[in-house]
Order: sequence, then C-alpha cells, then structure tokens
Amino acid sequence: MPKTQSGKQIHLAAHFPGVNNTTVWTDPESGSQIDFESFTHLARTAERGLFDFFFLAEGLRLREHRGRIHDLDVVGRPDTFTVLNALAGVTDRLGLAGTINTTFNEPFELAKQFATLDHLSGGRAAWNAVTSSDAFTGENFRRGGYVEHAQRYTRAAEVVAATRTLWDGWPADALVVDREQGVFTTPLPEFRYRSSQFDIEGTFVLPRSPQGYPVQLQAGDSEEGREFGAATADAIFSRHGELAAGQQFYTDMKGRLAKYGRHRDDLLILPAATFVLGDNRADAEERAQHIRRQQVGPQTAIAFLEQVWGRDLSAYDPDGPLPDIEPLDDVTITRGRVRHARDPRAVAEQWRARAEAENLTIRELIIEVTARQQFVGSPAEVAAEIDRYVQEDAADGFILVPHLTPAGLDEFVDKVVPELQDRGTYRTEYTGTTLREHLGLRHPHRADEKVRAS
Ligand SMILES: Cc1cc2nc3c(=O)[nH]c(=O)nc-3n(C[C@H](O)[C@H](O)[C@H](O)COP(=O)(O)O)c2cc1C
Repeated sequence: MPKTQSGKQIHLAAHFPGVNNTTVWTDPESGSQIDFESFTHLARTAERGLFDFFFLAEGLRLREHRGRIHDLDVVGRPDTFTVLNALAGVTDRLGLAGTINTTFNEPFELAKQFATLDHLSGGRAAWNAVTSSDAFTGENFRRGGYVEHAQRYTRAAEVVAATRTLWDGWPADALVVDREQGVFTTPLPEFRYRSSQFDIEGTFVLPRSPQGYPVQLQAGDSEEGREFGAATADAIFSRHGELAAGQQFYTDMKGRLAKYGRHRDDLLILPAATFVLGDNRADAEERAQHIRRQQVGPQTAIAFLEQVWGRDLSAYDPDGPLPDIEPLDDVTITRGRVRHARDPRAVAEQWRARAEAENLTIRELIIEVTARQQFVGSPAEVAAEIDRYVQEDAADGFILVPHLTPAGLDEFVDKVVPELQDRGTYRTEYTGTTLREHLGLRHPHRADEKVRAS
C-alpha cells in the first residue's frame, strides 16, 4: 500500500540511449536505434512508469576519431521532430522533449515545429535549447565556427524571445470557426521581433498551442549557459549527478532565479543518471562491473587514452601498462561532442600514478576514470538513493540514461517505480494531461492570457 504523499515529489524522464560509450550497442540484447519500434518501446515503457517525459539528445555532426567516423559510436539517428510527432500518436500522457540547436536554426521554423508538436501531442512538447559546443559541428552549417561562445548565448536568448513572440502571435480566442457567418478567425495581429540578430515580422501560422510555450529545457553549463537557463528555462538537464556536486549546482541555479523575478519552483533541476539493478547489492555490483567492461572495450580504452595523449596509441596493449611517452597538444585527434583535457600532461601524470599505485592496466584505468554508474543496488536500494538525492536537494528528479536500446528501462519501471510509489514520493497516476502539469509548472499565460511567467 503506497504511503500518503510526503516530501518532494520525484520527477523522472527517459533518455533514449545515445552516442557515447554509456550505450552498449554490442550487447546481444541491444536493438536498432533507427526502427520506430525501438522509440515506441522506450516511450511506452516510460509512460507505463508514469515518467514526465521522453528525451532525445541531438548530435549534428558525427564524431571523428583519428580522421574517420568513430567506429565505436552508434550513428544514424532519425530526425528529432519526426520521431517525437510519431511518438505523440502512440502515447497519451508522456512529455516529448527534443534537443534542438539555437545557433543553426531560425526562430520562425522552430516556433512552427514546436507549436506543431505541442498541438499534435495535446500539450506534451518540450525543447532542450542548446547552442553547440564546437566549430567542427558548425562546419556542417558554415555558421557555428564563426560564432563566438558568448554570441551563441546572445543568439539563444534572442531565439527563445522571438519564438515566444511568435507563439503569442494569435490571441487566445482567435479561432472563431463560425460556419454561418463565414468567419474563421478574428483579425490576426502582425508580429514584429527586433533584436541584435533578428528583424522579423509577419503573421504566425498556427494558433496558440495547449501549453502556450513548450516546456523549456537548458543544458549548457558555462556561466552564460547558467544565466540563460535561469532567465528562460523550466528545467535544467545537468551533468551534476553526484550528491555534493548536485547540491552545489542546485543551490547555484535556484539562487540565480530571483533577479529574473522568478520563484524557486519555476525551475527544476534534472541531472542525467545511470543505474544498475540486481537482486541484492552484490549482484548489482557484479552486473555493474560487467557493464563497465562492455562500455570500455579494448578499442574504447585506447580511444580514450588517445583523446588525452593527442596521438596514435594503437600499438599499445589495452591490457598492458600506460604509455610512458608524453602527450601532444593535438585536440583534433577526436572531433565532435567530446571533452578534451585542459592540461593533458597533468592528466597523463595523474593517470600513470593511479595505474601504478593500484596496479591497473590501460583498460582497467579507463574503466575507473570514466565510470558513470550512479545508482547501483537492489530496486529498494536504488529507490531509496534516488529519493534521498531529491529530498536532500541535489535534484528534483533525474533523466535516466539506460545502457541498452530499447529495453534498458523495463526493469527500472517494473521494479523501482513501485518502490518509489511505496515511499510516497512518486505519482501513482498522471493527474494532468500536459507536460507542464506533470512538472508542476505554471502555464506561461495567466488568466488574462497576456502575462508571461518568465
Ligand atoms: C547534460 C548535457 C547534455 C547536453 N546535450 C546536448 C545535446 O544533446 N546536443 C547538443 O548539441 N549539445 C548538448 N549539450 C551541450 C550544451 O547544451 C551547450 O550547447 C554546450 O555545452 C555549450 O555551452 P556551455 O559552454 O554553456 O556548456 C549538452 C550539455 C550538457 C551539460
């Protein structure tokens, strides 16, 4: 019998597995990341688990390693809007979140695409607005490479403001559809949006969508990224999943809201999190160890090492000691969405010292330094930890990243969700129909439909 609701309610979202070594595409149980059936399976599982939303990340350029498309990546993800609109047809309540770039897209197109998704899904759209991290991706558009980091955020803020102007384009009661009088709409006002990067005007093409604006997510973590999030976002997708780091980030972000006239509850913090379940702690640890070895195979271990060393290390044995040659400053060895070490020589020295002290091979060392498994244990233990992180203000919930497509969430939904419900901090049914309602967010327009929440 579930306890009565007490404490902060936990929010959960499902991240479709993506392009990095968290995803184990070599596992025999791993399925297609292109077939619609895979998207349907994960989305329906998330909806069965009463999750807030389904989440698609986006990579606009395939990663390259040593001048070639990275062999170890899952590549070939279909278009985000197409997938999410199709999922709207096979789900009822689940929010549908797409990561879409503000540097390479036009406000008019974005406003039309997200309003369409919000209409077709009955108010379940969300937009993770990202600015892109590298000029390499920009080359696909002949743009990003020429836009400075700070300017990308100026543009992002202007894109969001412009899309909101467009979404506000039609008055709330604009659709008349009076057959006798032959009146379809009230006269529609023209919009005009001017800023440092835009000067656009016209009449928007769609009536207001159920949520007013899609739920706005933000992921960039720089100072500018955090300010952009505090000013405009409804939720942050963060990488600060550990307890202390999570609490620090949570306090930092909530503390930035007041200067934008916003309340603490107007912004949710949702870090990415991975999990491994077992019958008991020891069983889960054993599975976690097996998954880590799958995630860091021999080639991946060498590729990670090459990212730091900036040079070809293919002659080294992954089951042998770390190289004693020094790193080069070649950050082009891997291009795309990866983080390069700021000081490769210092990292190399640290890694060598650790490998020596703990008697680790290259592969063992890489497994240790890249481990991302956060919640490991029995379903009851994992539920207790997730609950603790939320009650202790390290997060408002998590965007769960399964390591298998498409069945990686099945066990979590079958076993952890009931435990969370028993704890009284997770919903036992959807009480609203829109994503804003699931997340406890205000509609952007108050009663008179003219006042914005943010
Ligand atoms: C947790 C997390 C997830 C992200 N996911 C994506 C993504 O799917 N696609 C993308 O282009 N950028 C993604 N980004 C990149 C950022 O949103 C941002 O554009 C980039 O990090 C540069 O901004 P920053 O310097 O403020 O971090 C992600 C960032 C974080 C922290």
